[in-house]
Amino acid sequence: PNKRTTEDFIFGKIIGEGSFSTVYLTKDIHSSREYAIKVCEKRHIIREKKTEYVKRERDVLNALSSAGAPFFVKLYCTFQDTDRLYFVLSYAKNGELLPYINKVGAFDKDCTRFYAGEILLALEYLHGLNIIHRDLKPENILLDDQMHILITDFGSAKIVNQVETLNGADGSNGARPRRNSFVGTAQYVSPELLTDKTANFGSDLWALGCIIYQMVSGLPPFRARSEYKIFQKILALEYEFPDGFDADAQDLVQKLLVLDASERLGAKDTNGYLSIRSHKLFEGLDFENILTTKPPTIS
Ligand SMILES: NC(=O)Nc1ccc2c(c1)=C(Cc1cc(-c3cccc(C(=O)NCCN4CCCCC4)c3)c[nH]1)C(=O)N=2
Repeated sequence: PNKRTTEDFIFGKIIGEGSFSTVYLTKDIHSSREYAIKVCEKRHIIREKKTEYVKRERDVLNALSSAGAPFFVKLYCTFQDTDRLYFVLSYAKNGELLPYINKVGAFDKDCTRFYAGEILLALEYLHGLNIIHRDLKPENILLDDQMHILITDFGSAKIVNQVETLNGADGSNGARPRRNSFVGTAQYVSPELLTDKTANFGSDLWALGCIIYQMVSGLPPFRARSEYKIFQKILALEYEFPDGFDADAQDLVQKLLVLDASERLGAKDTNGYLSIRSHKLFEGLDFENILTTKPPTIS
C-alpha cells in the first residue's frame, strides 16, 4: 500500500505530550477508525541528539506489532513530511492507568492482582524478546476499551543484544560496559541505572515493585521534593509501608525492591517469571486466560 499522509487523518485533541513528541487522537478518514498518532519534530530530535532513541522506538514497536504481542500498543504505520515524523499507534480509549490510581486512591486486592498480573505477562513477553522497557510507570500503562493494559513509550527501551552479554560487556572480562546516558523517571528508576548506568531485565522488575506499591497505597514508594533526594532514598532503600498495606502485596514489593538486581524475585527465572507468578498475591489469577477475563471494576 502507498504511504499515508496527514491528509488521511482528521487530527483531534492532544492525548499525550512528551519532551520529544506530541500524541493526537485522530480518525482515519477512509475507515473512520480512531488511532493515536505520535508526532516528532525532526529538527528537535536532531538538535537534542535523540535520533537513536526514535529509531529504537520504531524498531521495538515493529518487533512487538509484527509478533502481534498482546499488552502493547500496536504500530500500524509510519510516515513523515518535511518537518515531522508520524507513528500511527493504537488508541487506548481509557487512557493512562495513573488517573485511575489517583481517582480511587488505592486499588482493591482484585484490581491490584489483575493489573500487576497483566504487567507481569507484558514484561515476560518483552524480556523474552530481549527488550528492556527502562521507563515503565503508570503513565505508560494505558487501558483499552475493555480495560486491558497496553504498554507504550519505547523511546527509552534497550535491546539487550547477545554480543554485549556474551562478551561480558557487564565488565566481567574487564571490558567496560558502554555507559548509557539514559535514566528513567525518578520515582521508578532502579538503583543500577543510578550507579553503573547499566539496565537489565531486573530494572523493569524494580519498576513493577514501585507500581504495585503505588496501586495499593496511591503513591510511589520513593518520594521527595527533588529528584536528587528521590535518588538518595532509592539507593538507601528508604521507603516504608503505610498501615493496612495488603500483606501479600507487601511481601512481593519487598522481594522486588531489592538493591542487588540479581537478588530480585524472578531474576534467576528463565523462560517466564514463574517465581513471581507463583507468589501468593497472584493466587487464583488465571494467567492463561487473562485476556478473555473481564477486568475487575476499578472502584
Ligand atoms: N509516549 C507515548 O507513546 N504515548 C502514547 C502512545 C500511544 C497512545 C497514547 C500515548 C495514548 C494515550 C491516551 C490518552 C487518553 C485520554 C486522554 C484524556 C482523557 C481520557 C479519558 O478521559 N479517558 C476516560 C477515562 N477516565 C480516566 C480517569 C478517570 C476517569 C475516566 C483519555 C486516551 N489514550 C493512546 O491512546 N495511544
